[in-house]
Parts: sequence; structure tokens; C-alpha cells
Amino acid sequence: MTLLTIEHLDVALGGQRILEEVHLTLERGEIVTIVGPNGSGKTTLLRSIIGSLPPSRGSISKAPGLTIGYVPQRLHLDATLPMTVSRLMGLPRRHSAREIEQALARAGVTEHANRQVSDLSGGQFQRVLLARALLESPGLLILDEATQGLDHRGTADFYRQLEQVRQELGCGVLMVSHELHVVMRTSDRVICLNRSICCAGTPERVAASPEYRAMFGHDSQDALALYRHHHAPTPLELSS
Ligand SMILES: Nc1ncnc2c1ncn2[C@@H]1O[C@H](COP(=O)(O)OP(=O)(O)OP(=O)(O)O)[C@@H](O)[C@H]1O
Repeated sequence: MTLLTIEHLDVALGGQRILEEVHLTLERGEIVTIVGPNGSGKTTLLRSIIGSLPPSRGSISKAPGLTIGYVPQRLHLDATLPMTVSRLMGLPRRHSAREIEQALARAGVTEHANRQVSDLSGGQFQRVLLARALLESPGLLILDEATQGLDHRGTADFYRQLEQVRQELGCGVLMVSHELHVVMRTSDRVICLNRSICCAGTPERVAASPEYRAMFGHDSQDALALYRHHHAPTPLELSS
């Protein structure tokens, strides 16, 4: 089932065209990751999809009744304001205690429900934001650099949790990430964005494309090596 269809999308901001002729579809149960250099329009694309930026041309169609859960790039909270995790979960919309408990469980942070938000580590906080996005049991989960600032272990744990959420809810996942090695391991499809989509497909296909290599240079080689290591051991590895 197709959750999202984007056709001929242009978005202009401050008189400048930020996105141009973007086409994209996303199916139920898929994990699709958008990669691209800083300023290439990734957040702009996500914000257009959630409806906070209007297209200047083209269309964004969603499956009827589709609910979207959004994990923003950053959420600034006043550290001096006392606020428990449960309270944050009930803002801006109230939810029942049971819904909150279920969302926290899905994000693997039930034990933090009564803690002060300001006391959480970066990884715990990101999972609480994930829990918040899961409150409506979304058909599509959108994450904008959700693991920014987390260490290697925190990032791996976060993606493991995300995979579990995808299996439990059967939702589609669309995310932005700069962590190429994780992207290559965890995505069904990768989209390289640089104002327009310059290449797209399975991680292996994208990693082999000249556009991707030109964009990410040495990092792209490292990410591909890690991806191959994870998915298919070489004859040398098998014999050792
Ligand atoms: N409200 C705005 N008005 C004018 N220009 C904007 C606005 N918001 C973003 N831009 C510009 O649009 C371009 C794309 O920004 P966007 O945040 O979508 O990039 P990004 O790919 O998500 O970058 P990063 O990897 O750094 O997060 C940038 O040049 C940015 O300066």
C-alpha cells in the first residue's frame, strides 16, 4: 500500500528555490532514508510532507486517513522549567495514561515516565521524542536526524528500537540521517537529495552510484564496506 506520493515538487523559501522537481513514493512497512549535504533541502522536504511548508509547485498525496508521527531535529525546552516525561507526552494534546504508557513502552523508555526531562541523557531524550511521535500509532513515522549527538552505541540502540516499532506497527519510516554506515545497514531504500533527487534505490545501488560517491567521497566508500560486511561476507571472511 502506497502511503505517500510526491510528484513534481518545488518548494521556495525566501525567494529561493530550495527543492526542485522532487518525486518520491513510500510504501507501508518501508524504511527510506534521505541523505545529502548540509543545506540540500532534507528538512524542507520533511516539513513539506508534514504540511508545515506549502509546495510552490507539484503535489504531495497521502493515503486516506494516514496519521504521521514526527520526530523533529531538535526540541528546545527550558531546562529551568520542571517537567516530567509523562507531562511532556501529554503536550500539546492530552492522551490517556494508557496511551502514554504504551508509546513509552514501544520506544523502550517506560522506566523514565516519572523523571524530569532535564535529567535525561541525550539518547533517553531522543527516545522520549520517538515515544511522543508514536502516540497516535502513526502509519508513517518521519524522523529528522533523530540520532544527532548520540554516541555509536546510542545510535545503534535507537535504530534497533526503530526497527522494532516498524515491525510492531507496520508503519512506513522516512528519515534524514548523516550517518552513512547506519543508513546503509538499516534502510530499504536510500534517496540522495541535493535540491533534486540525484540518485535513489537500494543501499547497494545508491552506494555504487557516481552521484553518491561524488557527494560523500571517502565516507561513501567506508559506509559501503561496512554495509557489505554486514550483509554478505566476502570469500576471504568466510574462509578465515
Ligand atoms: N525559512 C527559510 N527562509 C529562507 N531560507 C531557508 C529557510 N529555511 C531553510 N532555508 C534554506 O533552505 C536550504 C535548505 O535547508 P534545509 O534545512 O532543508 O537543509 P538540510 O538539507 O536539512 O540541511 P542540514 O543537513 O544542514 O540539516 C538552506 O540553504 C537554508 O538556508
